[in-house]
Amino acid sequence: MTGYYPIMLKLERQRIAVIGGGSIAARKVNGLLAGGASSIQVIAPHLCEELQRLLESGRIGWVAKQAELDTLRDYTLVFAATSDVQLNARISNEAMKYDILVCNVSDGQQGSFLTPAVARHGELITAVSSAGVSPSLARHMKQELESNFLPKYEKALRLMKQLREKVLQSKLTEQQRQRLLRLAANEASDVEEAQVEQWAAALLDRIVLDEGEDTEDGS
Ligand SMILES: C[C@@]1(CC(=O)O)c2cc3[nH]c(cc4nc(cc5[nH]c(cc(n2)[C@H]1CCC(=O)O)[C@@](C)(CC(=O)O)[C@@H]5CCC(=O)O)C(CC(=O)O)=C4CCC(=O)O)c(CCC(=O)O)c3CC(=O)O
Ligand SMILES: NC(=O)C1=CN([C@@H]2O[C@H](COP(=O)(O)OP(=O)(O)OC[C@H]3O[C@@H](n4cnc5c(N)ncnc54)[C@H](O)[C@@H]3O)[C@@H](O)[C@H]2O)C=CC1
Repeated sequence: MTGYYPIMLKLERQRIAVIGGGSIAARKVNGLLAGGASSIQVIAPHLCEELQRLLESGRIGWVAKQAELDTLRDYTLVFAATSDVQLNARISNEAMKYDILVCNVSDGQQGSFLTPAVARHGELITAVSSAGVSPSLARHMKQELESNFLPKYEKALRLMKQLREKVLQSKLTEQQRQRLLRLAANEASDVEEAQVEQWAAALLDRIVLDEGEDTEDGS
C-alpha cells in the first residue's frame, strides 16, 4: 500500500492548473478557492456552468484548449481532471517527471497526492482521507465532523488562541507552557468565553501547585 503524508499547503504562491472543465474539476477548483488559491488556470475546451460562473466572476482563468503536456512546467500544482483516463495518466507521468505535484482524479495511485475531504469552521480545518479506498466514506466522515464536532471545537480554538498568546508572553518555562496548554486543550470546549481570564488564572495556579507537590514528593 502507498504511504501518504498530510501537509497544510499555502496556496497563494502556487501556480495551479486544473485540466478538464467538468463537475470534478469544478469541485477541485472550489476546494482550492476555499484554500486561498489566487492563480488557477482551467485548461479545457469547454467549461461546465459552475466553472463558467467562476470565470465570469474573475476567480479563475481559462485556457480554452485541449490539454498540452509541454505547458505543464508553467505550473507548480496540477489536477488531471479530464474524462479521458489515459490522458490523465499521461499528464500525471509528465508532471511527476518534473517534480510537479499532481493529482490524478481517475486513479489516485498514479499521481503524487490525493485530495482529502475537507471541513472548515472558522480557523479550524479538518481533512479526512481514506487514502483512496473509499472517497464516499471520507465525505461522510467530513459531514459528520461538520455537524457534530467542528462547532464545539471552533469555540475551543478561539479560547486556546487567546490563552496561548497570554502564555507565550508569560515567564513560564517551556515545559510549564506545554503542560498548561495541554491541560487547557482538555478543558477548552467546556469553558465559557466570558470566563477566559479566570480560567487562565486557575490553570496557572494549578500548574504551579502541581509543581510544588512534585517537589515535595521529591519527584
Ligand atoms: C483518490 C482520489 C483522487 C482525488 O481526486 O484526489 C479520488 C478518486 C476517485 N474518486 C472516485 C469517486 C468518488 N469520489 C467522490 C468524492 C470525493 N472524492 C474525493 C477524493 C478522492 N477521490 C481522492 C481520494 C481521497 C481519499 O480517499 O481520501 C473527495 C474526498 C475530495 C474532493 O474531490 O474534493 C470527494 C468528497 C469531498 C466532499 O464531498 O467534500 C465520490 C462521492 C460523491 O461524489 O458523492 C465518488 C463516488 C463514490 C465512490 O467511489 O466512493 C473515483 C471513481 C470514479 C469512477 O467511478 O470513475 C476515483 C478514482 C479512483 O478510485 O482512483
Ligand atoms: N476524484 C474524484 O473525486 C472523482 C473522479 N472521477 C473521475 O473524474 C473524471 C471526470 O469526471 P467529470 O468531471 O464528472 O466528467 P465530465 O464529463 O463532466 O468532464 C470532463 C471534462 O474533461 C474535459 N476534457 C476531455 N478531454 C480533454 C482534453 N483532451 N483536454 C482537456 N480537457 C478535456 C471535457 O472538456 C470536460 O470538461 C471521470 O472520468 C472519473 O474518472 C469521477 C468521480 C469522482
